[in-house]
Amino acid sequence: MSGRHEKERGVNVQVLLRCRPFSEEELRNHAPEVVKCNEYQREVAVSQNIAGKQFDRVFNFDKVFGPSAQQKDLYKQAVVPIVNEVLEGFNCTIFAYGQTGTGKTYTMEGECKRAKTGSTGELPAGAGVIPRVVQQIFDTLEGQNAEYSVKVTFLELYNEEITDLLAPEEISKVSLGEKQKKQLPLMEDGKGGVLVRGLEEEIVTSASEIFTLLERGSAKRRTAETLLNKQSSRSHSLFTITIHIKEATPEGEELIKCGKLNLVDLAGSENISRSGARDGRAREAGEINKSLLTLRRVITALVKHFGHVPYRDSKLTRLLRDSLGGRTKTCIIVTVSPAVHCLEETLSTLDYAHRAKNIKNKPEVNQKMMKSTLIKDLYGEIERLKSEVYAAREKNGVYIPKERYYQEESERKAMAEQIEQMGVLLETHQMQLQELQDKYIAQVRQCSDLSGKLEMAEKSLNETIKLLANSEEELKKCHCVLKEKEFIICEQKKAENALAHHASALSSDLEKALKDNASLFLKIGREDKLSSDNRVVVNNFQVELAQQIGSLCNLVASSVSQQNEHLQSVEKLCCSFTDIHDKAILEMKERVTTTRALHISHMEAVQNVVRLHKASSNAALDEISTLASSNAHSIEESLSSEATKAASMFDDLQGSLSTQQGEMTVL
Ligand SMILES: Nc1ncnc2c1ncn2[C@@H]1O[C@H](COP(=O)(O)OP(=O)(O)OP(=O)(O)O)[C@@H](O)[C@H]1O
Repeated sequence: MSGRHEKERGVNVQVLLRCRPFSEEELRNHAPEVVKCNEYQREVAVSQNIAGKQFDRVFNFDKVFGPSAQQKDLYKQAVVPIVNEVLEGFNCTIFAYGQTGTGKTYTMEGECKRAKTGSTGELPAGAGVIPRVVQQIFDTLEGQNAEYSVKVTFLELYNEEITDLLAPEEISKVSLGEKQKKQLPLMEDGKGGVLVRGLEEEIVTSASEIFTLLERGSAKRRTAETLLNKQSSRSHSLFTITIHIKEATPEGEELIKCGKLNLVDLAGSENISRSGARDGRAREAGEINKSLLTLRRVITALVKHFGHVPYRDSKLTRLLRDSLGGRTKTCIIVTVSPAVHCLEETLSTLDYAHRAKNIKNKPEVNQKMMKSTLIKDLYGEIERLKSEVYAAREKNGVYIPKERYYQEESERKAMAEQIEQMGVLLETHQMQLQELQDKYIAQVRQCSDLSGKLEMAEKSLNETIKLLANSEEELKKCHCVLKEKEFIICEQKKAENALAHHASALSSDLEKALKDNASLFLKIGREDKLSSDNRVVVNNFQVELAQQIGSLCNLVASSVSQQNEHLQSVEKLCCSFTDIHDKAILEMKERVTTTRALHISHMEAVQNVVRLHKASSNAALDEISTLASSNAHSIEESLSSEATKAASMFDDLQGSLSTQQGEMTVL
């Protein structure tokens, strides 16, 4: 992106994430890993266990460095381009932000304090950003064969007090004798920036010189043992490298290009209880938190485009003002721990860091100065310093008694503070004014909006009046319709009442019918029962009748057989009777014949006797003939009576048989 383009549109603050490896203690305790880095996707996933369920929160950053990332990897990928921009004349800031013990100091300074450059001039693998920056700067400048000057400052911000970490030992001793380090005031530079009054600027000519200074300064930083870090930095540190490079224009004019790099190592962002800080340390943690809280508020205000950004609420944000929303190119290295016990802080850190990605800076390359102007400025500075030294040595300056000097000094300090306060007040007033102006503009806009709305409202009112007249007519029509409907409803009600009456009569009829039905059903039930009883009786009767018919049939059969037997016997009897009769007739005939023969003989005898006994024999003959006729007559009578008896018996039998046959056919 071209510098002009960047200036117009702004450049987002670059945010990198670095997750440190497990410490030996964490490995010993088998601490679970909750942070997973995906360097290629440039995302980091944090696992949370909520109510027994695993949830992953994923954050995206400009670059992500996992636990295995080496110092040189981070440097090459993230810092080399920034240093090149500083050498191009930009102001850049790199700051490390994260919880205590997550590797801010390791990332910024690394482990080169103890292990300096090797014999080949190479840095050790553990060297952090600052020594590598220094190395790159000198390597580049020397490689370019350019004329340059490099100045460094190193300050510490502790409990809202600024101290110089590069101040010469003697001064420090004097100050420590006063039981405190020399505090340096923070002042407005009149160009919209701030400057730390009295901060030593060390001019360095080689990388090794800077390493010595860095080592000296780092040793002075306040560290203490906390639960989370054995050697925890309890202060914020700001290491600044300013580079002036001489350039020649085609016209042969000499220009001075100026670039500045701020390297900030913040104190831990954890809360007091978790840091394990107590008593004095608790206050210290409170102060650290105060400045970090302000930093967070500044980030929020910048991201949400609030009218007021609270830079002035802490010295840290005043120092970093140009790096947050200003003309400096900024890179934040966020450090986190992979362990579960830091989860809460890790999430909070990631939230803020992720938010900080949206801060836009408008980087501007520093204006190149004419060498002659710079030399003039430097001469002026030398002259001022010389006269100060001369006045101090020769006492030919403004010489005043010590007490008065101290009094004036304290008055001056009070006035400086007052000025500072007034500056703050002025700024807040200006802000208030700005807010009021904004409000006024908003009100004017609101007014014009309202008048527009009023016109619209009037128009809509006229339309509404028309609508109202139409509505009234419609209302009248509606009233008529309503009356009609009321009449219909009244009639309907009457009809409904009549229907209800009818319905009640019908319901009583229905009840009666129901009762009748019930009794009918009872009757039907009874009849059913009766018919079933009858059926049973008929069945029984049928059975009995069948039995009786059977028995009758048997009886008939037996009587028929009896009759047959009887007939047979009668037949036999008749036969025997006719036989007897025939025999008797034959006997009678024989008798008659015999009798006749006898009679004849008798007759002959009688005739003889008759002749002999004619007179007497005639009479005896008469008697015998009468006897014979009476005998014949009685035989005929008995035969006819027997025949009649047999015929009547036969008729009786035939009659009884025909009646029985008739009965049987009836059945
Ligand atoms: N990426 C890393 N690789 C190896 N060791 C690391 C890494 N990051 C941190 N450490 C180790 O972790 C410990 C704590 O690191 P460091 O002191 O840098 O943390 P810090 O964030 O600066 O803490 P504080 O805010 O308390 O100063 C150190 O022993 C350091 O060597």
